Amino acid sequence: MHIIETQQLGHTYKGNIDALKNISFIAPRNTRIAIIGPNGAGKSTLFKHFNGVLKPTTGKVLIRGEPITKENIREVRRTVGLVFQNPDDQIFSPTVEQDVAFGPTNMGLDEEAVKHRVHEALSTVGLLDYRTRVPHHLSGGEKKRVAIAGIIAMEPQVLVLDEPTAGLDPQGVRDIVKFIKNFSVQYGMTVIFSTHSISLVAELADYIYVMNAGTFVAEGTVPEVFSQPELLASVRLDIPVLPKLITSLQSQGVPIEMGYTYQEAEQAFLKAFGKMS
Ligand SMILES: Nc1ncnc2c1ncn2[C@@H]1O[C@H](COP(=O)(O)OP(=O)(O)OP(=O)(O)O)[C@@H](O)[C@H]1O
Repeated sequence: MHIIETQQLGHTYKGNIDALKNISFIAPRNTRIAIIGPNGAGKSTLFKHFNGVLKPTTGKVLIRGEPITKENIREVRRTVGLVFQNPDDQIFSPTVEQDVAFGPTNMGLDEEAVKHRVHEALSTVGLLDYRTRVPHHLSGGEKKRVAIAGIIAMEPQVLVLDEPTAGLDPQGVRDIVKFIKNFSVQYGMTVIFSTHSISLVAELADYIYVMNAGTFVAEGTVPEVFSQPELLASVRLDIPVLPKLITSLQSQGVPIEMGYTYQEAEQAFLKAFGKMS
């Protein structure tokens, strides 16, 4: 049984706006899934269905095989943690540590356990020194990190991150990338994320869904999706810069293997230029 599955999911907002049409999505356990698409493709709308923030207009959302109901919504939200695109939608406590403690406290954990979770989560996002600060006075990137900490403190089985690195500085991006990698590998958890940073997708995703105008237009592994530059361009997307450069060199007759991540590309260049066997 898949941890999240949608069957022919459709969502129509007021005003007859069809944001999702016939979406069939599967999230197996222990995978990192990227959802990419241009502005307005429907990514945030889809994410809000994963933990019952929105209700399907048509079709179904199943969490561990069960539809989301009033009775199981609390359990669903413990299983699937959603970090919204805009941290202001999520942060409401007077201090950073109270904000991060809110979820674990609500889950009924004792004070010691809550303290431990808050410490771990704030240290993961590099905000331990911000414990007593007022969240609404933080910068955009700091707020984003508080919002992420608030969800990871609940240790959900599935972490859904809507543009987790938007607005973060380069070290902030590195921290989140490291966290996403560790989170899925160490704890065997599923991470679903959207991003407009295409190089991040190559580094992090086991599987990619490409969305446009409320539907999936392609899906597959990193090589499968990024070997279709025309299709991606037709929906305002691009392939990462490293495979783009390698493709250009190949087309000029340079014998170099394809690489999608920094590490793969580095190996390909070293090999092509005789620095490695
Ligand atoms: N509350 C709402 N009421 C009406 N229309 C909405 C609402 N929220 C989103 N939409 C519309 O639904 C469509 C999908 O929006 P959504 O926010 O899911 O896209 P997205 O892929 O997350 O975009 P972005 O990359 O810009 O964040 C868009 O056309 C948007 O204008």
